[in-house]
Amino acid sequence: MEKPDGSKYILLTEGRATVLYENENQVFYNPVQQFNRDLSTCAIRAWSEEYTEQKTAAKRNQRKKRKLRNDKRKMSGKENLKTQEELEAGEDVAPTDTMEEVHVTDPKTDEVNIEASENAAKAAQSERKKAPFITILEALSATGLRAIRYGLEIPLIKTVLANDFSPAAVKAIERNVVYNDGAPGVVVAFHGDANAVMYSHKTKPFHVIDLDPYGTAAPFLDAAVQAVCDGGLLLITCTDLSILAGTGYPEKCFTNYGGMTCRTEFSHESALRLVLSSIASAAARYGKAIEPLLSLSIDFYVRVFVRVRNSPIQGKLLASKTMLTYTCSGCGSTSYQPLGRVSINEDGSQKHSFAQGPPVSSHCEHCGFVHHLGGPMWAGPLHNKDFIDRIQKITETLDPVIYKTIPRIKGMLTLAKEELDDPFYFTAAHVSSTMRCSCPPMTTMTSALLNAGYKVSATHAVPGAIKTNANWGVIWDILREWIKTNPVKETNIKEHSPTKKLLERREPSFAVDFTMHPEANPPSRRIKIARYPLNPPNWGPKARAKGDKPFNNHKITGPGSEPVPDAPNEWETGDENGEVDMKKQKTT
Ligand SMILES: C[S@@+](CC[C@H](N)C(=O)[O-])C[C@H]1O[C@@H](n2cnc3c(N)ncnc32)[C@H](O)[C@@H]1O
Ligand SMILES: [Zn+2]
Repeated sequence: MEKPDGSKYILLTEGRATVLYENENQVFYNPVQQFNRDLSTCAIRAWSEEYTEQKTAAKRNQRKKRKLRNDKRKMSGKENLKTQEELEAGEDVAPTDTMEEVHVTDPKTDEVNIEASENAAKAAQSERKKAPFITILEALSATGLRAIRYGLEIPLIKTVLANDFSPAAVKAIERNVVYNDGAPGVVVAFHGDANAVMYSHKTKPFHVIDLDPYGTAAPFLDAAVQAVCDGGLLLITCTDLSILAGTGYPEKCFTNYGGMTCRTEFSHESALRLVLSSIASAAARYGKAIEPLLSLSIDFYVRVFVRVRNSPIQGKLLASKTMLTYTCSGCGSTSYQPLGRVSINEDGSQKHSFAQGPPVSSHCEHCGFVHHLGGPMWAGPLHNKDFIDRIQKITETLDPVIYKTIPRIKGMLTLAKEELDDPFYFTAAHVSSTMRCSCPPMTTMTSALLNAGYKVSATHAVPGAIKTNANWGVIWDILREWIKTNPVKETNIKEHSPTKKLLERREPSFAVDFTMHPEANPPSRRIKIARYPLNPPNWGPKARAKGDKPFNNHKITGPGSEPVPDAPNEWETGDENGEVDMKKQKTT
């Protein structure tokens, strides 16, 4: 296909979509993000399966309750009166268990024909099953590639609104929708500010909202939590890892996410927890609660998949699911404490109270150095293992020629599913360098922890790291036992150093046993999967497209095309907002 000036577009095929690409100065496209788009497609499919099942179960329950009420009313002679709840009940997902309600009667005898009823019910059922209902907003769409892929690859999609504030992007989306047969009618290009679009949908929320901005998603969270339906899915990318996981901008991290970054080796997990906490507090303000379904640190960004429910009661658990972290500036030992406490009363209700703390004194009990405060951040689980199972099943059905990143998806999901819910991780390399001793093999560390009755797992975020529910005292005890047979050169230890102090307490508080434990190797290490694949060529974030000028002179007509006069500052993001300091990124 030719451009208006006669030159040719570049054809880019990804998944089931092919887009016409002008050049990178006009509209943003980063091929490295195919992993993100492939995974997101699978995640929306998994969410949609679960959502449909839950809605169907809820409707079945509703019907049962209604039947019970009707029976009672019949007995009391008030059968024609409807309750307010019944009047307000709205249809969303077509119920899939309508068999018992479909009756075909013989007009002569007025008798119910069982066989015909069942056939009609089955037909209605499969017809209804097929009825598309999912509405998706891709709020920051660029070429529309992601939105078109959603439209073409995910069953039961009713609409995908592909929005961008750049006129060049909207033109590209419109062109690409037409180019991809099947996308028109489902994928709709829209010219608007992401927040304006979301706020205008508060009363007609989307099932799914995807935020894939340059840098931080923070400016869009308030609108997103309000514009997603009860039980809906948010897919959120943040690429500002220099802020979330680096040590250079703690104050910026606080302004963006309401929490301080951690100066530690587990900063990629704390980045995830900071983003989740920010979404959770935005949601809680509106009586909503989040459930992280999958939270991943990938290449140069984080991506979280979060279910949002309208539930003021669950929302109130936020304080007890939010924590502060105390990380020792000398040895890296970390403790954390939730901000709130919750207990369950006998009648099942929640009792909220003040947490007690701090869990540490002003100086580290292991090395005597001061603590750095991190957070507040999300303290709950990062993933829902059933959700990961669903995605894994879906990946088994996909064509690897079309979904090129399946091996990587499988590897990362296997690791994520294995992860302990306990926060954070450490590496044997880091703790042994603090002790100035040789590095014990990972399985020696994990065996010692398992033999002492603690749990261990790997993490998807960093190769070679260990998650455990053991506290840092246990970890240092294991190291102290290790150096009995792998001695430290005392002359290497500086006076007043953390190491000096760590070595002072020579005898471990428990009998450390390094015997190889059968589970010392995590299951994912025992099977053939791509656990931590090397970074792809051209790895990294891409510069923003030069055509991304909101509402420049180009005129686009239609709803939402009006310029929004007071553009928020985030449109002119400074360097620290969007650019990633590559030196500080993990290179694994
Ligand atoms: C990183 S790109 C999106 C890439 C796309 N999601 C993909 O998968 O290829 C970010 C896009 O957001 C658009 N954008 C930035 N701020 C916006 C805003 N406030 N409202 C709407 N679009 C915005 C930019 O024009 C740009 O096209
Ligand atoms: Zn310390």
